[in-house]
Amino acid sequence: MGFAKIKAFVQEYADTVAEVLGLEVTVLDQQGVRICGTGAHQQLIGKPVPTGSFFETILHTGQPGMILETKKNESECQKCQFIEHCTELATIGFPVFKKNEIAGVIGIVGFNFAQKEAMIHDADKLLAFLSHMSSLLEHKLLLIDVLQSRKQPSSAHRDVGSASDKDTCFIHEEKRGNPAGSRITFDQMIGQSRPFKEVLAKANKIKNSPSTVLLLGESGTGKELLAQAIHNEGNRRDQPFVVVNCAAIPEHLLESELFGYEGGAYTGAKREGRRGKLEMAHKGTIFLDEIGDLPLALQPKLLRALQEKTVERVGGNHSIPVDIRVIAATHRNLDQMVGQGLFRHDLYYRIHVIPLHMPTLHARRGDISALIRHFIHKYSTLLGKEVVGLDPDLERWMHTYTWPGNVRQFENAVEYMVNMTESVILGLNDLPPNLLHLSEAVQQIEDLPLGNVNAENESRVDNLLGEAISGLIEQNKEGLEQLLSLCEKEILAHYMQLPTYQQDKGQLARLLNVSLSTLYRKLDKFGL
Ligand SMILES: Nc1ncnc2c1ncn2[C@@H]1O[C@H](COP(=O)(O)OP(=O)(O)OP(=O)(O)O)[C@@H](O)[C@H]1O
Repeated sequence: MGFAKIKAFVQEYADTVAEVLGLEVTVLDQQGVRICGTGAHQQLIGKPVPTGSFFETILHTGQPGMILETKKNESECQKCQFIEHCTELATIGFPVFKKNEIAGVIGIVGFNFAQKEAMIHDADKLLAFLSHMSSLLEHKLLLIDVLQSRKQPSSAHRDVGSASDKDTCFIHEEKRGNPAGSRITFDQMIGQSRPFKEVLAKANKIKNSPSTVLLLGESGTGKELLAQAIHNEGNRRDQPFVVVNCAAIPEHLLESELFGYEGGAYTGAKREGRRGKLEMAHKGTIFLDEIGDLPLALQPKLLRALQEKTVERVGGNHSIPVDIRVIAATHRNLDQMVGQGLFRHDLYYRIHVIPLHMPTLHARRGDISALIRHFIHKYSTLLGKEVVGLDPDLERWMHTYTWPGNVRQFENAVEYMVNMTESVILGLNDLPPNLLHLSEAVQQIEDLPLGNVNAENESRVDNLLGEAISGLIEQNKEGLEQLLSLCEKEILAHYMQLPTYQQDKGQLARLLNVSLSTLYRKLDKFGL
């Protein structure tokens, strides 16, 4: 798969990384043969990893993973032939892909207690770091292929064009995608970060339980996806999964939507009546999305249905037994709503049995690389485009942006870029205009050819600033004060990237026409 040709580069890279991290680094090829290694692994270069080892599993599954506790207790280690002689105390491994195929594994290993402690402490950061290293190796492998095919003009090759000489991160075909129509499972939910895996582990524990689950978390964090996965993984998987969005249905229709109605219950009703969503979910799962938006007037009726496991249709006078599992979700603070009298406390306690908190995208930055790959693949396949990756500037930007709309906003941004790009590699220029930060806009304005002031450039400057300001307005939640503060932060962040001003704050204070103490105060305020 080409690792043989970049052996020297990989070893040098591993040595540097190992020195900086104070941990050992190793890389295996597709056959599980050690291509490079630092520390104790140096002597094992050229040899295959033991049968049944953790890294061999990663080669087979294509899933990253970590073992941070005493290895002999870990089930992953039980299969390993080398278990009795192993001196590794902690291991994190990440697959290396070449387009859609596994090309190897890159791993970080700790052999002493200090290294193990450091790995436990920084596990998520190390996983994110390995994901970058994996992208870099993939890039190198692809680059070797491109260069080789250029040497042999007769062989067909894909032109990666101007991006090929830049340090570009390519994607591989996502192995765990969610093909249209397929039933989402835990395995198809993208993410290996600790907070995300903790939620999945809890969800896995309760997948067969009849108890009510309450999914909490900001909008766009994947609550509905998780609800579907719990249902599909649980023992009700062959029964219906019925969704009711309590915020999307007008209040006067919600009652009949949930409970159904008897024939002739009201003008316009069907003669034979209709089952409600709770009845439709019989033997399966009802997903009550945005439960915090359920009108107060309907709350006692839902509580009764949940407690008595029966529903009474609108206009009806008898109870219909239902066997349903309830998963509810909300982005609202239900606790606070109960305190304010906006949500009934009895219903709250009835649904707050197994709360699961979905982390924000900001809290699971380690998953960003995997999500980028997943969505680029999803949309390039869907749109029939040949987008293969993104450049390092955009990748860095995607990691630092705060993503107030979480995975939904992230996914929409990638979808926009794949639609709009004319290149095979996405770059900062492809970002949706409303996401362009002021600092990037300033950078792009500075990159415009100086001394070439013409109408085209002027209108480009106007557009860039306009787009940047709309982006800031979109983030603004608290009015002009916060908006101005965001602008101030962006401007300072821009100047603080420049070495001249990093080294000479006095010069920056003069440029911005503020006192040095004001500048320091503001830098401190924004954590710059
Ligand atoms: N872990 C994930 N892996 C892949 N896609 C994800 C993941 N989490 C969320 N998504 C995608 O992000 C989008 C938003 O997810 P979802 O609708 O489940 O969020 P939500 O929390 O229910 O949002 P809301 O509260 O606004 O209803 C969907 O397109 C979903 O497929």
